[in-house]
Amino acid sequence: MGIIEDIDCKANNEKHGFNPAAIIHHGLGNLLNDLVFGIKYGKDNATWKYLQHLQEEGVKHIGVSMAVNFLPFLRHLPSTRNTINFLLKGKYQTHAIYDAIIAKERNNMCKSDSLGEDQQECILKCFLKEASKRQEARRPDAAYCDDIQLRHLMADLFGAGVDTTFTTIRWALLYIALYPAVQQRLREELRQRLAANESPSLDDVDALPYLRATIAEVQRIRTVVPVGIPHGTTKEIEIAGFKIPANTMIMPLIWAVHMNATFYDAPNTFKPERFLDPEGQFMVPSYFLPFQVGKRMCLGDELAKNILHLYIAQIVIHYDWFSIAPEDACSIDLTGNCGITLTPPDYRVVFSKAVEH
Ligand code: HEM
Repeated sequence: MGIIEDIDCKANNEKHGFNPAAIIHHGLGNLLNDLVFGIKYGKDNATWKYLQHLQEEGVKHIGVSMAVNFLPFLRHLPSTRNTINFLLKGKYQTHAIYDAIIAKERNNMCKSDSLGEDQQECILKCFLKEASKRQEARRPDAAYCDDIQLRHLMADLFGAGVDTTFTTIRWALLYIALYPAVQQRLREELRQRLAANESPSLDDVDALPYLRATIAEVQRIRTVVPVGIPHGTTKEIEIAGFKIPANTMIMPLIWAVHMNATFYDAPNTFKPERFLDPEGQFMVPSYFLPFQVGKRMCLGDELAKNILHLYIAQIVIHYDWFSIAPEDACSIDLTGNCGITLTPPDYRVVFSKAVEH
């Protein structure tokens, strides 16, 4: 069942609103599961429930690494030690689950020619195929394709791919629900292009500048990786007259750029129009950096944008209206909680359809 069917089903039973986070997490998680491992889990699958739980807890606690990076002695404090042990235990358990998935895939490869060229392949299959090609040719770079690399690659792609997109979609629904004029304009743009029960495709996105502008504005005003991912200098460099020695840790404060009034007027105001040019076309300024910049910038940026556009478009076009449940709306705090990602508070949404589409 897709996310719209799941939301519809819950909306019929809970007319006063519900938190759509679990439905979105399951949908997005399975999209990445399919891409990375070639697996789709059922909602009640115990392994899947456990992996989701680990991810939810992991992102809350991983912020500890920020403090320990700067003050390494903190790792000896009992509370920090406990958090690090929790994270390490989660890593070993995740790797044990991955090892079982890898073994099953290897077994399939031995039994059949399951890697035929015409088949749609997940990253796990591509990796195993490449590893065996390199081993057979006795290439020295076969060493880069061992199971240690594979486990970390899968964990990186799944971890970096799900949490960021999941958090951005939750912020987007919250802002769109709280700004009725934005929601109405989005729906009008979508319904001019598509029928109410039609699912948007990637071919539609170029023709939906206000959708793209709204998502960009959500990514700016609530940057989900606000302090970026730390980098290091390999040699001395100079930036704007400041000398930075070799081996210095650099924290790229994306938040500081996105909330800078020199670049964005009234930065605390939610204003999708700032990403539209005078002709109403979507435009991206060079100081918009949700995926960071340079050769180590997010490698999933295109996938992420596609997911965000399609998920949000699908929800907006399908409902005639959605708003935050009144009991939550009066107390909602948009500050967010900062772990490695900046997450929104929990909130319930009332989804409404004037007529059955
Ligand atoms: C809204 C969604 C996303 C945001 C805001 C985001 C943001 C970022 C940021 C800020 C970085 C750090 C880049 C750097 O160190 O210079 C990063 C790295 C990365 N992201 Fe994303 N990301 C998103 C979605 C995804 C998705 C969908 C995937 C893949 C499935 C992904 C995979 C990665 C990987 C593998 C890296 C490490 C790249 C490297 O170190 O070379 N991300 N992302």
